[in-house]
Amino acid sequence: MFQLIEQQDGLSIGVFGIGGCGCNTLNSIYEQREGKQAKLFSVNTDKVVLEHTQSDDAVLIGAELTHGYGAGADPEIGLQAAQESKEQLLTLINSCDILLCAAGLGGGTGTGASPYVAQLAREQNKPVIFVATLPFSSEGQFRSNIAQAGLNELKEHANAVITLPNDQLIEVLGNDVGLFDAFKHSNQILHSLIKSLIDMLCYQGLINVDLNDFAKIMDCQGDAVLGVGKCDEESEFTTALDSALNNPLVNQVDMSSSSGVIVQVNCKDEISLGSYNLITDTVRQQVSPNALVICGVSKIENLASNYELLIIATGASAKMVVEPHDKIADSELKKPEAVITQPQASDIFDIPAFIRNQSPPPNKE
Ligand SMILES: Nc1nc2c(ncn2[C@@H]2O[C@H](COP(=O)(O)OP(=O)(O)OP(=O)(O)O)[C@@H](O)[C@H]2O)c(=O)[nH]1
Repeated sequence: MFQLIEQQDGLSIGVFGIGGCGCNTLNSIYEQREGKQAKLFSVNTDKVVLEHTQSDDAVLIGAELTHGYGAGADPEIGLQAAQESKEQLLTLINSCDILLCAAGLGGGTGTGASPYVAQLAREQNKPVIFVATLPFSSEGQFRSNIAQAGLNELKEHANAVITLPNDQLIEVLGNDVGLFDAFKHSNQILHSLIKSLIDMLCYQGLINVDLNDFAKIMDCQGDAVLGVGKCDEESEFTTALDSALNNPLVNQVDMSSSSGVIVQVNCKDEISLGSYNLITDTVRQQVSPNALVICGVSKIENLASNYELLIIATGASAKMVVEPHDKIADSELKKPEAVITQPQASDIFDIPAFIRNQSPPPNKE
């Protein structure tokens, strides 16, 4: 259990992007952020990626150990790098009340440094939530094993870990989607999950989910799932609820087993009592009768759609495991190598670091 922080002049939220994937997610958040409700912190062993990441503060971890060249898909190096930079990490952690972190599991930095960041945060009594991707099966069993071990360790330290398996991108977007488009889509989802959490915690609600409520739900042991649904008309709530509850990209836990749920409705204007009851009743029916369900409603005038539903369920048991390697034949996927043989210098930072690091540097003419 973490102790609750007195909320004084509003909540200070730190969004941490750890490793290549985490930094890509920060770029997506930075480009689209409206206010400064959250501070963005990039953390990486890779100096070049860090220099091209838009954030409010950056920490090159393990500069002595890796000389800024990345962790080479070795989580032990990622961990040691984070340990080397403990003081800088603590400075960032102590500057916020709650940490929302994004990382890709399967490489060295995100996998090795994330559990350590979570551990430091918990030691400082800061709630810490992770949104983490799992690698494509086509990236091989080695990365998949690294990711699984990292995930287990992360779950030991973070209050909640929401996973986004990259393989699910194929299910949603189809086999023909380009790799970079798929990553952009996934980063957009990571972004929208984090943004919804920020909105929920920052805006004073008509029915408020505050940090105490949030802490109670996040302390439920087990897997966590988070879904977002959006609509413009109240008549579309059923569809929006369906996308929040059944988004295959995030829906990997058995909702019926979850013991804590937050249902947050953000609206530009007002919501009718009937619609509010429909939403909360539908969610209650999906979870165990003993589950703690906390509902909030906030008015956010600059919301992109008229209504936005955020559902966070915790304390659930896992429904799905990562698909076995041979489920999708490698040949069915676009090979990353084929896409990046000759990257243009201008495109280079669209290429995920974990692929870029495996390819020769681009011509700099
Ligand atoms: N969805 C998504 N996944 C990514 C992205 N970049 C990398 N990944 C995934 O995240 C895993 C880890 O890659 P990175 O985040 O680049 O690796 P890292 O943590 O920086 O580790 P090192 O490069 O070894 O230091 C990869 O195996 C991919 O599955 C991205 O932009 N979006």
